[in-house]
Formats: sequence, C-alpha cells, structure tokens
Amino acid sequence: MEKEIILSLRGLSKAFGGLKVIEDITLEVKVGEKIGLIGPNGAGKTTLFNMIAGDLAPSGGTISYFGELINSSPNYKRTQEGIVRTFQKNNLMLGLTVKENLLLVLQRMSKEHTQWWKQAKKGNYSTLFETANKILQEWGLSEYSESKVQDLSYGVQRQIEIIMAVAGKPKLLLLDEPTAGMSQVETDQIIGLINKLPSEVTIIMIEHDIDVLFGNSDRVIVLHTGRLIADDHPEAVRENPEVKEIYMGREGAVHA
Ligand SMILES: Nc1ncnc2c1ncn2[C@@H]1O[C@H](COP(=O)(O)OP(=O)(O)OP(=O)(O)O)[C@@H](O)[C@H]1O
Repeated sequence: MEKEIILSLRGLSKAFGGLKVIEDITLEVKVGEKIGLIGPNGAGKTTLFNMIAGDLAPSGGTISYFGELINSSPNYKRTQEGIVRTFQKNNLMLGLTVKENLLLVLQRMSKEHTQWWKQAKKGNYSTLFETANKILQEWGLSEYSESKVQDLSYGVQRQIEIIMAVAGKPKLLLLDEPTAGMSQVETDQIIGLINKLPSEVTIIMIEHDIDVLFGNSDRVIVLHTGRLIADDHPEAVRENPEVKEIYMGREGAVHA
C-alpha cells in the first residue's frame, strides 16, 4: 500500500528583503521516510527547517502536513501535532539537570502547561517523573539523570537533546546537524540513537558528514543557493553530475 504523505511543500520561497534564500521548492515526504538534507553553507537548509517548524513565515508557496495547509499554524501548534526539531546548537537549560530538562518538555506537552513544574508538588506530577525516568532508562541515559547538563560532555548533551525531541512524540523529526562537532564515538552513539527511533517516525536530517548522511538516509535532497537541485536515493545523488560539480568538490568525490 502506498504510504501516506506527511509533508508536502509547493513552490515554497523565502526572501529576506531582496535576498532570495529559498526559491520555489516543491517536494513530498512520505510517512517513515529518512531524508538527508545537504547543501553548501548558506544553501538555505536551516531556513527551510525554520519554515517547516513554523519559526519563520514563507514569502510564497505552501506547506501541508498530512494534507492540511499549515502556513499560518504557529510553531507550538505544529509541535503539538508532531513536528519537532532540534537545533544546530544546544537548546538545553545548562544549569538544570537532565531530568529537569526532560520534565520541562513533558510538562509542556501535558495539560498543566501553564504552571511551572518546580513550583508544583512533586506528588501532582508523579506521572511526569515516572515518564521521565522511563524515557531515560529506555535510551540508556539514566546515569545522567541527576547531572547538570553543563557538567556533561557535548556528545552526551546532544544525545539528551535528541531524546527530548523524541519525548515530544514526533511524527516528523527535523534534526539540524545532530553530529556537528562530535568525535567518531559520539557520532556513532547519536546515529545509533536515531536508528533506534520507531520506523514510523519521519526524519529529515541536515548533516555535513556525508558518510553518516548517505549511510543513514533512504533519500537525499540537495539544496544550492536556495534551489532544490537533486532529490533521489543516495547512490543516484552521489553520481549526479550537477551535485558533483556544484557541491562536492573538484575531484568529484562526494564530501562536505
Ligand atoms: N534572518 C535572516 N536575515 C537575513 N538573511 C538570513 C537570515 N537567516 C538566514 N539568512 C541568509 O539566508 C541564507 C541561507 O541561510 P541558512 O542558514 O538557511 O543556510 P544553511 O544552508 O543552513 O547554511 P549552513 O550550512 O551554514 O548552516 C544565508 O545567506 C543567510 O545569510
């Protein structure tokens, strides 16, 4: 059976003043697809994420999610509906513990989102605490539960950020350079974690490590100066002459 379309972009554009940074992008993403998004610096990758997540309004075109037009849906509503993103840089509360960070996400998702969780009696929030413990256990990160985020290695911080995104029960997960600045061991841990996500979670991942990206994507999309120049399975993109010429370096080898 043909898989449902989770995300559809039609003629999507973004300009800052006279500077066009995304131009006329049309694409469809099916439920469960794992998509790698590449392009040289300034190609517009993060801007595209910003528009899908609702952090930036498009200048033109449409964004549909499960067939519903979401151009004017605010960011928090998109998150509630399952569009969850991570950022290039950590978005964690460094002075709080891992569990406290996780509780903030869980609390935002719960009905009592207008109250500050720390002011509430722990008893009232026992379900949130149980869920936080369960998530940390499930992802093998319980040992860091009571550690302040600022005391953890960068690699562990990024893992925590991803499980926080996962705690938001994403249907469409937008990962912005999840392995940037990491050692090989840390990269392997992050990729291991991403590969453990349920198969129905759709992922679009911006990644500069081409080996990581090509090895872990069903499909690769290439942006160049705001335009979509390739959208195909990894091997076809690796061999695409335009991609080789524009993006991949003089020898024609595919690297970031
Ligand atoms: N708020 C803004 N105002 C003006 N120009 C912007 C703004 N945000 C992004 N740009 C410009 O838009 C272009 C695309 O930027 P974007 O960050 O989306 O690229 P990118 O592909 O994610 O790059 P990188 O790989 O370096 O992160 C760049 O020329 C950038 O300077």
